[in-house]
Amino acid sequence: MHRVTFVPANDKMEYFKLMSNHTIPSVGLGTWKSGSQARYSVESAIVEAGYRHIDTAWAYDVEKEVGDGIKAAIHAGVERTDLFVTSKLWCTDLTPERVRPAFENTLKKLQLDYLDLYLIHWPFRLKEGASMPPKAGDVLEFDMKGVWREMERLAADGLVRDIGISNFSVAKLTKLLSFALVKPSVCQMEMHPGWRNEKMLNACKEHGIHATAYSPLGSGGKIDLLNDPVVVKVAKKLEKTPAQILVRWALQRGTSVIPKSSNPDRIKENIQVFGWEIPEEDFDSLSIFKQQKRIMDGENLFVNETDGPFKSVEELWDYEDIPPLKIAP
Ligand SMILES: NC(=O)C1=CN([C@@H]2O[C@H](COP(=O)(O)OP(=O)(O)OC[C@H]3O[C@@H](n4cnc5c(N)ncnc54)[C@H](OP(=O)(O)O)[C@@H]3O)[C@@H](O)[C@H]2O)C=CC1
Ligand SMILES: CCCCCC/C=C/C=O
Repeated sequence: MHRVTFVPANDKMEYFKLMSNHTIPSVGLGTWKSGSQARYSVESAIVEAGYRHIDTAWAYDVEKEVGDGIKAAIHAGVERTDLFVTSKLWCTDLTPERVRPAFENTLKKLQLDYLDLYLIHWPFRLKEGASMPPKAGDVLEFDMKGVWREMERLAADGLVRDIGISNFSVAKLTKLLSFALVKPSVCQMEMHPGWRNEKMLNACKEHGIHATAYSPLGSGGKIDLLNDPVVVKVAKKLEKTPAQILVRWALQRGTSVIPKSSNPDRIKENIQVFGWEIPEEDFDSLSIFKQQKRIMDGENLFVNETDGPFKSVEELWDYEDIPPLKIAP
C-alpha cells in the first residue's frame, strides 16, 4: 500500500497575484504523460512535498487519477481552498455549446465542485475524430468570441475562479482582448532557456496577464537542457541540481512554472527553489541561449505539410516565431 506522511505546505512557497486578485502558487506539478502514476504523484506532491498547484488537462487522460490524488490529499488534511487546480478545454470542444459540458465532465473526473483555473488549451477547433496532425477539413472555424463568452459564464457562475489561454500567438491574444469582457488572468506557454518566448511574454506583461511556463525542463529530453553545459555550470556553482536551476530561472522571470515528474524524489527536488537566488550574471548566462525551435511546435500535433490546414510551424504560430533580437528586461 502507498503511504504518505502529511507535512504542511512548503513554508517558503511564493505566490503570484493575478489580475482577479486571486493568487497562483508559483510552482505547480505538471501531469502530462503521468499516466496511472498521476494519482500517487499528485498525492505525494501535495502531502509530502508541499505543492499546492496541480496542472492537468482533459487531453492528458489523467483527470480521474489527478482527482483521486487530490481527494487523498484532502483526506490527509489539506484544505481544498489551499489548492490551485488547473485544467484545459480541448480542441474538439472549442465551440460555444460544448464548453460547459466539457467543463462539467472535467469537474466530474476531477471530483471537484470548482476549478481554480480553466484554460483554452490550443486555439484551434478540431472536428471530433480528427487525425493528429489534422488533415484538410479536420480543423473547423473557431468562434473565439462565442467560446470566450462561455468561459466568462463559467466564471460568473462561480464554477471556475479564473479563466485563461494557452498556446496563443500575440495576434490571437489581440483578437481575444478586442471583445473580452473578462480578460484572461493567465496565459500558459512553453518557456525555458531554449525558448524564452519573449514576444508573447512581453505582450502578457503589457496587459497584466500572468504567464505560466510549461515544459520548463525540456520535456523529457526533447531539448537536453538538464545536461546543457551552462545549466550544469550554474547548478554546480550554486550547489543545486540542473532542474532546480531551470525552475528557479522561470521564477526569476516572474512566471509561475509547472515541472512534471512522476518520481517522488524529483517531485521534491523540483520545489526546493525558494530562499535562494540565481545571481544576475548567471541568470543572464541562462538568458542568452540561441533560440531553437519550440518543443511543442505542433509539428506532430497540428502541422501537416502535405494535406493539412497548417502546412508549417510558422503558419501555425502566425509567423511570430522569429527569435527576438533583444533580451527583454
Ligand atoms: N498548455 C500546454 O499546451 C502544455 C502544458 N504542459 C504542462 O506543463 C507540464 C510540464 O511540461 P512537460 O512537457 O511535461 O515537461 P517538463 O519540462 O516538466 O519535463 C518533464 C520531464 O523531465 C523529467 N524530470 C522531472 N524532474 C526532473 C529532475 N529533477 N531531474 C531529471 N529529470 C526530471 C520527467 O521525468 P520523470 O517524470 O521520470 O521525473 C519528465 O520526463 C506538463 O506536464 C503539463 O502539465 C506541457 C506541455 C504543453
Ligand atoms: C489528444 C492529443 C493529446 C495531445 C496533447 C498535446 C498537449 C500537450 C500538452 O499540453
